[in-house]
Parts: sequence; structure tokens; C-alpha cells
Amino acid sequence: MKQKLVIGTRGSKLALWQANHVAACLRERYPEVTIELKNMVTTGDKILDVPLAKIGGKGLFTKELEVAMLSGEIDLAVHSLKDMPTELPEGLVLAAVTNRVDPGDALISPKYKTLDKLPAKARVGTSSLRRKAQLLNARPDLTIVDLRGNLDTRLKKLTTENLDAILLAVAGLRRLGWDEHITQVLPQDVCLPAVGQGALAIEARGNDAETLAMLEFLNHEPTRQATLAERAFLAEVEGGCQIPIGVYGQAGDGEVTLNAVIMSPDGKEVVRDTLTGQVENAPKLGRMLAVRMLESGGREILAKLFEIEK
Ligand SMILES: NCc1[nH]cc(CCC(=O)O)c1CC(=O)O
Repeated sequence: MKQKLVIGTRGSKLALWQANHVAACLRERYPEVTIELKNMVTTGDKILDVPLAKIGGKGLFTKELEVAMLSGEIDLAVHSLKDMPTELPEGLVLAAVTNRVDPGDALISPKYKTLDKLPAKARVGTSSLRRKAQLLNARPDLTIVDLRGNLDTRLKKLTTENLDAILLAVAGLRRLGWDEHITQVLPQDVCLPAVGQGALAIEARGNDAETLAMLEFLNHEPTRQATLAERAFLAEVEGGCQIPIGVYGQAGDGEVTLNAVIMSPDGKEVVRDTLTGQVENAPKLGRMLAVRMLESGGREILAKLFEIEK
């Protein structure tokens, strides 16, 4: 067993909470091992004034950590699984995917509380195309305002930018103890989460057998299977994270069920579908559902989207 493990993390409050959480689990399990945290800055942390959809590129929040891991500077990195590209760099693996308790999205609207009660043309802040499309699908009258920055910045903007509501992941708010701000958890038929939302990913070197063995206890197999299916779906559809798709996988009793949606950014064109299969075939299930949805209108929606971007 290793005597010391170095965890790389971003410096945002959420990233630090996640890294400290994993560090605490490791210290409890291996009291004799030194667990160190190393703060790093990623491209996604540096560019704060541009909507994520416009920056493009994959792994904005992971690349610098991965370079440090490959060079041996750190042994593992803790990420929100949602921020991880579907393909990892050569030499790195997902050592563990943690139990996912809160996959959903939350509405924070101190004044109106729920989506139904928002007045016509209400200003709702979100920087995610996925949330924007699904909101507009349910409420075409809403005004969507771009909202970037860390969780605390976004919460502040609710007041400073004069917004009627903002949308954030339930998981992030819970982790930081800010869930008392949540006024509604959006139901799945209104808003499906992003691929991997709510789960933590522990990344390590594929050839570092000792570290991999030490991290195994952090893995929650049903969450890993469910998110494997989600990630295979995403890889088949496109690969990037800034397209208006929502997908949620649930594993149990040897089966995985995927619910997914592909939408145009204005929420007017919609393809929804669901598929259940055996847990052993989780990635295949994701790919099958993606192909089926692309063939039944999804491809046209995405083609138009990429045309707009050009
Ligand atoms: N895109 C940033 C990000 N990455 C992970 C989370 C929340 C935690 C999670 O989904 O695991 C958030 C904030 C948000 O989307 O509200």
C-alpha cells in the first residue's frame, strides 16, 4: 500500500468540498496513509466571462489536472463526473464513480418558488443549453439570461442581475449546504439532468495498480453502470457537453433504464425516448438509444445547432 496519496483539485468551493470529502473518506479508511491536497487552476476557471457553449473544447475543467497526474505530480483527481469528457486521455482511467443521490436540477426563486408560478417573460438565469432548452419547452414565454461563474457567484447574481429565478444542480447546492435556497426540484418530465450529474468521478493512472486498489471502495457499482450508459449515449450523439440533451440512467435488479431527450435550443423541437436493458450491456444500451433518437429526428436538431454555431 502507498504511504502517501496526492489529490489534485480545482480551487472553487465545490471542487474543494468534493476533494476534501474524498480525502476524508481515504483518511478514515487508511489512517496510516498521508493524504495531501494540491490546488490547481484549469482553463475553465480562468475564462469566466464567456458562455461555456461558446468556449467549446472538451475537458475545460479537467485537462490541467490530467497533465499533472500523468507526470506523477498528483496521484488522483476528483471531478464532478458531469464535467468529464466521455473519452479520457491515454493512460488515465475512472478509478471510481461515487454513489449518486441527487441527479436533478433545482429552481431557486425566492419570490415565485416554482416554474408554474413564474409570471410571463420572467427572467431566468442559466448558462446551460440543456437547461435553457428544457425550460423553454415547458415555458416558451420565459426570458433566459446567461449566467456563468462558480456556484456562489451565480447565487449572488440572482439578486444583482435582477433575476426571477436561477437553475442549478441539486447536488452542488447540497454539497455546499446551500440547499435551503432550493424552492423546487424540477421533475424529470420537465428537466432531465446532464450526463453524470450528481456523481463524483475519481480519476487515476491506469498503470498505478496500488492506487487503483486503494480507491476501489469509493466506487458505487449501480451508479457506475448507470453513468456508463449515459456516457455511451453522449459519446454516440456527439461527445461534447454543451448540446441540449438530458439523460438519466438508473440501475437496479440487474437492469439499467435510460430516459433521454434531445432538443433544439429554443425547446420547440423535441425527441424523447427511453430504453431498458441488462446491466452488463450498459454502454451498448446507451449507444442503441442514441442511434434510435438520432434516427427519429435528433440528427436534424443537432445539424441545425452546429450550423448556428458556425
Ligand atoms: N458545470 C459546473 C458544475 N459541475 C458540477 C456541478 C454540480 C454538481 C454535480 O452535478 O455533480 C456544477 C454546478 C451546476 O451545474 O449547477
